[in-house]
Amino acid sequence: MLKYNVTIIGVGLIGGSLALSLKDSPLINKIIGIDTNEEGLKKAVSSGIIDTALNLKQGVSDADIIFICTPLSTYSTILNEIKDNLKTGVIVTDVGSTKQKVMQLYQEILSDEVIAIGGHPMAGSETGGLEGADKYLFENAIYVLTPFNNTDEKYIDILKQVLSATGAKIKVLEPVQHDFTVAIISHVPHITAAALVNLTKGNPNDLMLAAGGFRDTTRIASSNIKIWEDIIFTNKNQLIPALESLINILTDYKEIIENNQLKGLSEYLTSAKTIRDSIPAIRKGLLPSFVDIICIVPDKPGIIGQVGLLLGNIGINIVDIEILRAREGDGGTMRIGVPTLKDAEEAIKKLSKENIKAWLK
Ligand SMILES: NC(=O)c1ccc[n+]([C@@H]2O[C@H](COP(=O)([O-])OP(=O)(O)OC[C@H]3O[C@@H](n4cnc5c(N)ncnc54)[C@H](O)[C@@H]3O)[C@@H](O)[C@H]2O)c1
Ligand SMILES: O=C(O)C(=O)C[C@]1(C(=O)O)C=C[C@@H](O)C=C1
Repeated sequence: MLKYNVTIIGVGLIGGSLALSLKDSPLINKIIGIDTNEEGLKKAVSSGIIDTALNLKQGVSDADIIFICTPLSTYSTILNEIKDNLKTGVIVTDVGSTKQKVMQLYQEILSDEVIAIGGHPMAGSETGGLEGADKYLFENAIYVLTPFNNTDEKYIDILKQVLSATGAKIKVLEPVQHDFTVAIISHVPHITAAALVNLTKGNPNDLMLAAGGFRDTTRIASSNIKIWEDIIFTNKNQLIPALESLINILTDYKEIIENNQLKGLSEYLTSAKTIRDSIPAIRKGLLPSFVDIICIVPDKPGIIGQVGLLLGNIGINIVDIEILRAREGDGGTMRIGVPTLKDAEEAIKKLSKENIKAWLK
């Protein structure tokens, strides 16, 4: 079996997560890490996330596959620095959140002997840097690849095989289609989350009342600023029309409310609810691979283990679990994902018998 030397440039949240998910793959020979943050790089070696840390030019020279995982604004400098140190037939890919500008850089800077394939895993976190790295970050997530139209399928297949260790679902898209879509489902939501936080002006009297609604709609406003400045400016052409559409919708809402149009309001809210509810779960990859139940558990040590054991004893496998609310001294609400509807119904029966209130989500 062929084994590949992988080099990751930028061992932060995404690069570190990639290294963790690839490191035990039988297709990987070694993982070399490159980063301007020397401290972080040392930690990545000492904790076994990468095999070796090298400088940019040395680190790419023996690579079969290079993943660029740095902020988008660094790509041009990095590509210019590495272009003369690459092996013939090396695959250069990246994880950048926008794709048209990146593909343009590949075209302009790299020689024909290098196989450039754009990439973008649709998973992330507001916790940036190596501390946020997670071996399972890409599991069940969509991972977009944007090869050039004339890229030999053989190389796309190699990259797909290597990425299979991440557990992500690969989807090949045209860069323009990718950028249009992410403007709507990622970039406008990000700006909106930031705007919602801006709206509070940090007023402690308002923030004091902030609860689930505010938290759920603004989590991503805590993300890495540099990463997002780059994303926003490299997708300006797709983002501005998408923002204009959002502004028009908000203006509609304002006018509907001003004019007391209950029917108009109901239509807008119903349409949003219908669309949102039709998405089985807004989580990695939007894949409805399990059924959720909600249960209320007493606040006592070991309760999560006990629930696991109760379901385990009747042969039900928990495939996803989340604590939605924990109330000190009272109880908490948990979401538990099980493989099938039948499992969910049996789980509810079992938990109810044990006086744990549970229902289908
Ligand atoms: N954060 C997300 O949710 C997310 C999700 C998908 C894709 N992305 C994309 O992934 C890329 C990285 O984002 P991240 O969230 O992992 O950021 P990060 O800040 O966690 O990691 C970036 C790493 O690159 C290093 N770095 C910066 N400039 C460098 C340079 N010139 N040479 C070498 N190393 C350098 C930093 O020290 C850091 O370790 C971005 O292009 C972003 O668009 C981010
Ligand atoms: O879940 C998060 O924290 C993210 O911000 C992830 C998210 C997104 O879904 O918008 C953000 C940017 C990336 O390019 C891909 C995914």
